[in-house]
Amino acid sequence: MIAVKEALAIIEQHKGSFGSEVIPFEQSVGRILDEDVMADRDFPPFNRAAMDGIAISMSDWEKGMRSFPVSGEQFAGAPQQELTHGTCLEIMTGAVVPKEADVVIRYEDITIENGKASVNIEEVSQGQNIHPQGVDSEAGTILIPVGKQLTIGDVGILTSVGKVEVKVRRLPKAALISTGDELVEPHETPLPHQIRKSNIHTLATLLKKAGIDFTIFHINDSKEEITREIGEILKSYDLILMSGGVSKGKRDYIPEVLEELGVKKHFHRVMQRPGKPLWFGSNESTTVFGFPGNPVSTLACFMVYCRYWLQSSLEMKVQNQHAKLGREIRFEKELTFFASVSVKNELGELIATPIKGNGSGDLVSLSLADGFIELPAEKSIFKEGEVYPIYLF
Ligand SMILES: Nc1nc2c(c(=O)[nH]1)N[C@H]1C(S)=C(S)[C@@H](COP(=O)(O)OP(=O)(O)OC[C@H]3O[C@@H](n4cnc5c(N)ncnc54)[C@H](O)[C@@H]3O)O[C@H]1N2
Ligand code: MOO
Ligand SMILES: [Mg+2]
Repeated sequence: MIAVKEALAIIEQHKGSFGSEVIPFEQSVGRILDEDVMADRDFPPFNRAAMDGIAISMSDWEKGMRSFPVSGEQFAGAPQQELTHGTCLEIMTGAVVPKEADVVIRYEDITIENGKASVNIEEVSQGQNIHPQGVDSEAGTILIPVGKQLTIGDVGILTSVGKVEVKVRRLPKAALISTGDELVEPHETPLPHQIRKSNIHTLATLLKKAGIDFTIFHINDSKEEITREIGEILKSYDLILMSGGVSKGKRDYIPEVLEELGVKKHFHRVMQRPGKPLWFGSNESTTVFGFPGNPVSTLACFMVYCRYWLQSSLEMKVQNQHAKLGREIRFEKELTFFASVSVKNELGELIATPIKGNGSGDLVSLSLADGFIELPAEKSIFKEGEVYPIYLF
C-alpha cells in the first residue's frame, strides 16, 4: 500500500497525451489552448474616440480658440476624415479620431449653438478622451499563450482577432464501466437484493462537466464477461473509469483481469479513506482507473486522482485550493482522510465543515457535500481553523 503523495507522483509519471484538435470558438471555453493567439492588428486598431463630443486640434486650443465652428460629424464605422484647423468635428465613441485632431471634448463640457461649439472648461490636454492605437497591444504580440485554459474573457479576444476556429488539446475519449450483479438501471425497479446504479451516473456528470465524451457500459461479476468486455473496450478508448470489483471479494476480478489483458498495474491500494482499494494502470494506449465501488470512494478517487491525471495530461496550470476547517474532527487511523465537507464562503475565506455520514457506502450524505478536504495521515486531531487542501465538485 502506498501513500497518497506517492500515488499522485505515479499518476503524474503515467499521464496521457491525446494530440490536438481544431474547434469552433463557441465551444472553446474551458479547453486548453494548443497554439498562441496573436493580435492580427493593433489594439485598438486606430486612435479611437472614448467619449461622445467634439474633436479639435490642440494647436488651435493653444492659440486661444475656445469656440469652434462645427464642420462635420465623425461617426463610428465611418472612414477617417480630416479636421480643418480652426473648426471641430462632432465625434462619437468608437469613431476614428480625425486626421489633425488630437483632443476630444465631451458634450457635457461644451455648448453647441448656431453651428458653433463653445468649450465650457478651462483646461484640456493633448490626447484626452482618445484611446490611442496599439496602446492595449501591438499587432503580432501574443494575446493568449499556448497552454491557457480558455475563459469567457478569451472569447472576446478570439473573435476580435478573427479566430473563428482555434487549436486546443484534444480530450481523452472515455469509457465508464459499472460492475456488479446487484446493479440495475435507474429507470428499473430493483428486486429486494438489488440496487440502482448511481456511481456511473455521478462519473458521467463529472465527465460531461469537463467536456469529455464518454460511453457507458455495464459488466456483471463474471470473469469471462469481464475479460471479453474489457478486452474490447481497451481497443477504442484513451481512458477507462470503472467502479467496483477492486477489493478482496471472491468476485472482485477487475485487478487480475486487467493484468491478464496486459494493462500494467502502477498501483493498487492507497493509504487513504475512503477509496483504499483504488487500482491504477495503463497499456500503451489506454489508462485505467478501477475505483472502489462504494459511492463516496468512487467520487473521492475521481476528484483526487482522475482529475489530477487529466490536469497533468493536458499540462494545465492548476492552483490547488485550500479551506479552513469549520469544526474539529478526529481520525485516528494512519490513513489520509478525505472527509466529505460542506463549504461556505465567509468574507472571502472558504470554510469547510465535515459532514456526518455513515462511511463510504452512504451516498445520501453526499447530498450535503460540496467536496472533500484532505486531512493528512500523520495527524489524528484536526482543529477548527486549520487549513487543508480541498477538492470541490
Ligand atoms: N475484506 C475486505 N473487504 C473490503 C475491503 C478490504 O480492504 N477488505 N475494502 C472495503 C472498501 S474500503 C471498499 S471502498 C469496498 C470496495 O469494493 P469494490 O471496489 O470491490 O466494489 P464492490 O465490491 O463491487 O462493491 C462495493 C459496494 O459498492 C456498491 N457499488 C458498486 N458499484 C456501484 C454503482 N455503480 N452504483 C452504486 N453502487 C455501487 C456495491 O453495491 C457495494 O455495496 O470494499 C470493502 N470491502
Ligand atoms: O475505501 Mo472504502 O471507501 O473506505 O469504503
Ligand atoms: Mg468488492
